[in-house]
Amino acid sequence: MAAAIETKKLTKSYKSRQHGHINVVDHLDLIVEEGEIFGFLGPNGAGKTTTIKMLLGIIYPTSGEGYVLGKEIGDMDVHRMISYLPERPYYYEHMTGPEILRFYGSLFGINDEAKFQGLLEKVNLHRDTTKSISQYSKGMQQRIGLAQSLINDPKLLFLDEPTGGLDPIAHREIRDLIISFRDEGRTVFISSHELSEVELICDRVAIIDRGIIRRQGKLTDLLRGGRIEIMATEVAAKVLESLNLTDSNVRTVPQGILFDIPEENDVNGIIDAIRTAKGNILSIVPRKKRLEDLFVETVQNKPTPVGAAQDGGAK
Ligand SMILES: Nc1ncnc2c1ncn2[C@@H]1O[C@H](COP(=O)(O)OP(=O)(O)OP(=O)(O)O)[C@@H](O)[C@H]1O
Repeated sequence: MAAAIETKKLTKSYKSRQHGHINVVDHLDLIVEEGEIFGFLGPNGAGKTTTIKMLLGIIYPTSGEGYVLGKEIGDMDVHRMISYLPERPYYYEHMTGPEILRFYGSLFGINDEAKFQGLLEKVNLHRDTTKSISQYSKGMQQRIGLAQSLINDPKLLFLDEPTGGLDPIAHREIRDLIISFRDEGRTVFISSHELSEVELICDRVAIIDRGIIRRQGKLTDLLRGGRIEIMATEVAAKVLESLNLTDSNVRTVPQGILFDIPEENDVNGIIDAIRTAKGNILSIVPRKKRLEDLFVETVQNKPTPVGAAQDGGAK
């Protein structure tokens, strides 16, 4: 599969009064495959917006290379094939949904009422055509933003915190729309803090921290390493011995004996051994590794790399 985005040692440095030049994005090697939903994650000040601005050609890298849809970043041809929905898009509040689409359509030389109608239907705003943006809920505003971001039929969409501040129903609507973009063959690059959302929809993620990519890969690979908890009673001592488990894998709790086993271990073998010796299994609970666990373990307690940025500088 071709890469929709590829960067090689992409770096942006700013001058800081205390630290001289600091790399707020530091030798970034990023690959986003065509047709995937990619989550770009990181704590505040990690360098996400700076990276997106470089990919969009809004700011110049200090060094390194970057390619978007096969063209070098900054290439004006790319702008016709991509779109960007910022975290807080600004719309003229007096405009209605159709007026917004006509306005943004005109920026691309598109004057196609059937297309605008289709987009309003896609985001389920076709029954609210007389309402002005000031009367829209947050979820509706986000949906008109997504409709607007489709006007130029982009191959690649950049969405900054697309579900930030939305209620669970609006979350689901936006999530379904983003999945439909992938179904249409588009690539979606999402910058987000909403890890549970990202976990539900993203194919691959990168975690950036202090300008450096700490993890990058398929979610299914990155989230390997879950655990299985088996609660049992009447487990014979000889069974416990034969299982050769460490103290961290097995402990006595008020309800019985709790086995806490890495999922790659022979969980079935343990269950069989307990059952064969007439033990009583009360529950078997998979404890999947969550993206939040991975995120926290990735960004916590990392030494500050030389020359890398700290949060709190000027924007
Ligand atoms: N023009 C600038 N001059 C100096 N420093 C800057 C500038 N723009 C951004 N920075 C610094 O670069 C670092 C990364 O900022 P960036 O906005 O890319 O982070 P972010 O990951 O998008 O954060 P958030 O999640 O809070 O939006 C921060 O320390 C920020 O203060």
